[in-house]
Amino acid sequence: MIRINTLRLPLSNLSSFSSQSQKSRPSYCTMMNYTKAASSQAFNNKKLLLRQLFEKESSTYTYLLADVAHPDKPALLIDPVDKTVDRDLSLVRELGLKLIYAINTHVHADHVTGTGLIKTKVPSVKSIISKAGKAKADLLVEAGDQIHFGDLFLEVRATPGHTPGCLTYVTGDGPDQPQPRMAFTGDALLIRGCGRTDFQIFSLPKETFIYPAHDYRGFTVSTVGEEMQYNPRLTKDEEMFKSIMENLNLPYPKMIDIAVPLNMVCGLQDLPVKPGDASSN
Ligand SMILES: N[C@@H](CCC(=O)N[C@@H](CSS)C(=O)NCC(=O)O)C(=O)O
Ligand SMILES: [Fe+2]
Repeated sequence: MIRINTLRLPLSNLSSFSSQSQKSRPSYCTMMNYTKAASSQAFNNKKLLLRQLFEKESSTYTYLLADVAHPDKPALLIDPVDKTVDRDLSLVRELGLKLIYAINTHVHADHVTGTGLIKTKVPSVKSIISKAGKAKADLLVEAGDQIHFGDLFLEVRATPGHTPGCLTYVTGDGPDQPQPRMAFTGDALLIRGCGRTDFQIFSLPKETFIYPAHDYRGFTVSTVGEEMQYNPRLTKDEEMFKSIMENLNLPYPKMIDIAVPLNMVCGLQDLPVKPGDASSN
């Protein structure tokens, strides 16, 4: 069981999340929270800093989140790419944040994760990935876990389908957490598309923002409601969905033979072993 800043919650019914707290919350915006992606949406939270970063070769989004109301400004990165680690760490420094977690939504096939490289540059950072993915990381999480940074947290949802260990990280539900909620969906749900998806993300409130790991057409953010209505794959019945997914005709990912073995070990071939350190990376 993960205990470092992480609290296990038994969630037997993943569809039981309520949007109760949203109804009683005032609506206000702050420039502190301005991001390209969120600028056209209501974004009523004073604590969360969110930046959506892009790696163009693999069309991957990396997300930087921080609790900027907390004195330490603790931060985390979701799906960092090895090629853009220096850019991401510069931004963390410029914003005066303390990076504590480097997180993957799944074992990527199209790029090498930056989590291992980040740990060589900022050794206090802990890497996180799904227990079900069978990859190495400092902390292995599963559905119901919470990843805390300052007074904010991400809830872990299992969204297998694209890979067996795919996770979606959802901002916490509660009076002090950002509203509407945001779901960082990895490749399980893309905007108007999907990797190889399940349907658990759609049990979230319709106004929940969707932040995927990739976009191939220039979209940056969507909502659960929009995808339920307009996603051309997930609005079909099961037979049609299967037929669409079997006929995508996507090329074999260029990086897959390099990326997958490396991503099983945080993106590093030979991890530096520190004395007294058992196996973590
Ligand atoms: N051409 C790219 C790989 C593109 C690809 O296969 N994307 C994956 C997500 S990355 S594992 C996917 O599921 N795409 C769904 C879609 O509809 O595009 C490469 O060679 O790397
Ligand atoms: Fe993927």
